[in-house]
Amino acid sequence: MPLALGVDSSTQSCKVVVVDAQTGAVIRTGRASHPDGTSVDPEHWWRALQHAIADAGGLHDVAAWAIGGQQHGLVALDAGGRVIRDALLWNDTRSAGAAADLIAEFGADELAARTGLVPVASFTITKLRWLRDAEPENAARVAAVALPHDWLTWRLRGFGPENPVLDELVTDRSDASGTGYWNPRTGEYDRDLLIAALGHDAVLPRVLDADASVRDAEGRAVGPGAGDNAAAALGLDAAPGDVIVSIGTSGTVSAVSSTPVIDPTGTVAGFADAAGAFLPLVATLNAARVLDAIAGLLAVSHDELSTLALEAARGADGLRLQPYFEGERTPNLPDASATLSGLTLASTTRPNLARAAVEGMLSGLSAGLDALRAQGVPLDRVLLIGGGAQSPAVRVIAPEVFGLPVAVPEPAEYVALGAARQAASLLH
Ligand SMILES: Nc1ncnc2c1ncn2[C@@H]1O[C@H](COP(=O)(O)OP(=O)(O)O)[C@@H](O)[C@H]1O
Ligand SMILES: O=C(CO)[C@@H](O)[C@H](O)COP(=O)(O)O
Repeated sequence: MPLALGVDSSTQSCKVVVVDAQTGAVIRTGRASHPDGTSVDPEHWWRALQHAIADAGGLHDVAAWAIGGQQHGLVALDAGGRVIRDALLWNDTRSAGAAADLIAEFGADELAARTGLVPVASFTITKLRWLRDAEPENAARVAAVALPHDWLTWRLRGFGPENPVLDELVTDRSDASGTGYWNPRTGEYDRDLLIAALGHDAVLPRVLDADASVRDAEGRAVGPGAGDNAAAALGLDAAPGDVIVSIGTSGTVSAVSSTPVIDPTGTVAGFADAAGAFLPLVATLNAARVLDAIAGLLAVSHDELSTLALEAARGADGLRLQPYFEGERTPNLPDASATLSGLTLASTTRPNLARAAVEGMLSGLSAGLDALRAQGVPLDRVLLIGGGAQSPAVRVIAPEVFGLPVAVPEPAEYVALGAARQAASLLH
């Protein structure tokens, strides 16, 4: 029975699944936590990956592996393969001004046409421009630019400061499409944009086709991996009409499309998927952590928060939470903060606050559904995944807010499963 291993190196943690490569049955699992913060030393992810793999019984009997991970984070490497500074994550908004500068220089329409994206602070290109302007000495040292899953793949294959072969960095279409300097229509990097952002050229990971592979130091087959949203689509085997709503640290709304989606308003990101097609996606910065924050405020567990929310009536008697705790990406309001409105003596109850948190968080995702629909993406039903989907209140309230049937697949690590499925396909 050959085994395949898949990884989800996500914002809050690293999850590993080991599956039977023939049947897909999960044989072993492991996990480890990541530190908080929007700027993180990638060494933490590397240690968490090693812990999570050990927790899942190790690699000794594994024949193939692949890594899925949080998208967009900037891992800047020097010529010796050393990480130059803490990685700036997808939810770090310090590069909002750099996004505005790039739009002013090139125009939103041109950037959307060349890359499928209109820059917001999340995308890698804006982090490079921020680095050039805010830390020119660090920018000058950049010899290669990787993303979290690219860098972890490189490390686990046996590369790093001790063996710094930068040309061995590899990635896949889905994660390349989140950089802001890759063209989903041609499948090529747009080096002029990279240079405009960073100030000079650099090594970029080779973009492997979905069925291509490389090897690790022990000769195992290694898949190209994927951004976490594309890996989830693989793990769920989403069909046309399915729209995936993930409630993790980020809230995402995405669907597999056979054609690229180009939205010059920037609401829908025109990503590629991990199987040769496309993955139009809308992302919010405020999702599961909205529930974490309000549960903390009310000093209740997630289960108790859910019970409270279901005690309140639909609409929470007019109490509304606009949950922009971390600023927001869609709509593009990087400096916003959360607001609670509709407070009266009658509406200010614990159940109403719990309900307003769930409804406010889901409303942001509902706007994402509208944006995909406006791009002509067929939406028949929602597949609800991510940590927040474990909340019974979220499951009950989501169909009301979305106006669509909502299916909640059996709780599982769909990103890691998608990566494992990619790895398993290398053995067939
Ligand atoms: N039962 C639950 N109800 C609501 N939120 C939950 C529940 N269980 C976990 N979460 C939240 O889900 C988030 C983790 O989800 P996950 O999809 O793993 O995130 P990420 O992929 O961004 O690391 C955490 O913020 C956690 O508090
Ligand atoms: O920025 C995006 C998608 O564009 C996020 O979806 C990240 O990929 C992080 O995902 P999680 O760790 O929250 O699942």
